[in-house]
Amino acid sequence: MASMASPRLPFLPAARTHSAAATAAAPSPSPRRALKCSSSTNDNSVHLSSTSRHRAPAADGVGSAGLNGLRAPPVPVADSPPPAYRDPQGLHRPLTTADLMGTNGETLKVAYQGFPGAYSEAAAKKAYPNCQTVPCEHFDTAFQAVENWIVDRAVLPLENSLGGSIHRNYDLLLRHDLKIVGEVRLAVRHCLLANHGVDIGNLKSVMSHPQALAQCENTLTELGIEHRQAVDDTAGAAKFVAEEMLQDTGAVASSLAAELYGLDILAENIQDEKVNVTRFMMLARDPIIPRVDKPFKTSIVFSLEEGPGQLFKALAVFALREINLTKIESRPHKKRPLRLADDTFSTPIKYFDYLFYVDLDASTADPRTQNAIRNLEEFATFVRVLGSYPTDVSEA
Ligand SMILES: O=C(O)C(=O)C[C@]1(C(=O)O)C=C[C@@H](O)C=C1
Repeated sequence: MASMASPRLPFLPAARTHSAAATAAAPSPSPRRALKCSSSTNDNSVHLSSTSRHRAPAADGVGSAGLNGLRAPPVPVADSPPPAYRDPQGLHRPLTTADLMGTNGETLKVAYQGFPGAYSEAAAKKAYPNCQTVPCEHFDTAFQAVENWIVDRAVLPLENSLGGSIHRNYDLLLRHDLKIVGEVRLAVRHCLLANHGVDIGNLKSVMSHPQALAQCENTLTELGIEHRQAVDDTAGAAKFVAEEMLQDTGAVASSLAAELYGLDILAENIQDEKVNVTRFMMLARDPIIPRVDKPFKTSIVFSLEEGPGQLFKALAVFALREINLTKIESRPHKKRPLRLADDTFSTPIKYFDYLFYVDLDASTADPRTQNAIRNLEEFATFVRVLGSYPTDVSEA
């Protein structure tokens, strides 16, 4: 049932060296540098917890979230109030002009993973025109940046029409307590970039994000480039090729990355299929108010008991109410990876246990969705609503 996607390739040491060279300066992250995770011991890194009101992230989303994803309220701390409409105890405080300024995205700070020129930055700007984009070293850094009030939103990739799902972000959705407040689809048109004077024939190797390499696999082979190097993001690959003045290595990245890092475009539209779309999620600390007067999606995650027909039964709660499903993805239940099967045989059998991520073509403001989720909760071992948000109906 669940969609199958090619796994992300392991990063090569080159990527690590490269990323380490581009750490951020605290306390105010420059949009040209990538934020690093708070777990880093590097003195140059932005220690997210020390620069802002810290709400400790759960050690693991499933375990600490409890049944149905309920969490304990954040612990109140006695420093200046956070720049949002609720105080830490959940009590309302008066709305200020500053609160209103973010509504069109003008003053919003939006985190994305990668360096300037990454597709994720373009997606962040499509989602929140005029926002201030904040590059982050890893997906996890972007989650933490929102949780710790360093930024207002994060825009992160979830799936690509050629490469499949970005599993890491599905897993992080459970580990963190952010809400999906929107989605944005972006047409991804890859270019082959190299330093001035380098021809395609000189290229022995190409560097890029694993998804981008996967999306261009056939074309790169046809161009005679055999070796691939996976790095953290496409723009980072372009930056590295330019900074190191590599003569035998190109980068797969956007035309904007070519412009930003001074590389030549040797070939355009090199993805294996003309239509190449990545779907990104927009993340915030608080959910938006769901509506029924325009197309909405709802993303949920659940786990089930072992046994015949369990998944069928789970999906039936939506089918019986004529709720369309637009996506289903299964991921290993990391907190409970194995479970014992029913004692039918003398030798105990252990099965993998899964979490199912499902997107519904409906809003949680719709009573059908509310009833379906209530019905699911009657027999599922865990259910959490990740967000209910407007469907992106724009051109990709
Ligand atoms: O490396 C980038 O430029 C990204 O924004 C990341 C990413 C991804 O994770 O899928 C985003 C869009 C493309 O599909 C390729 C790479």
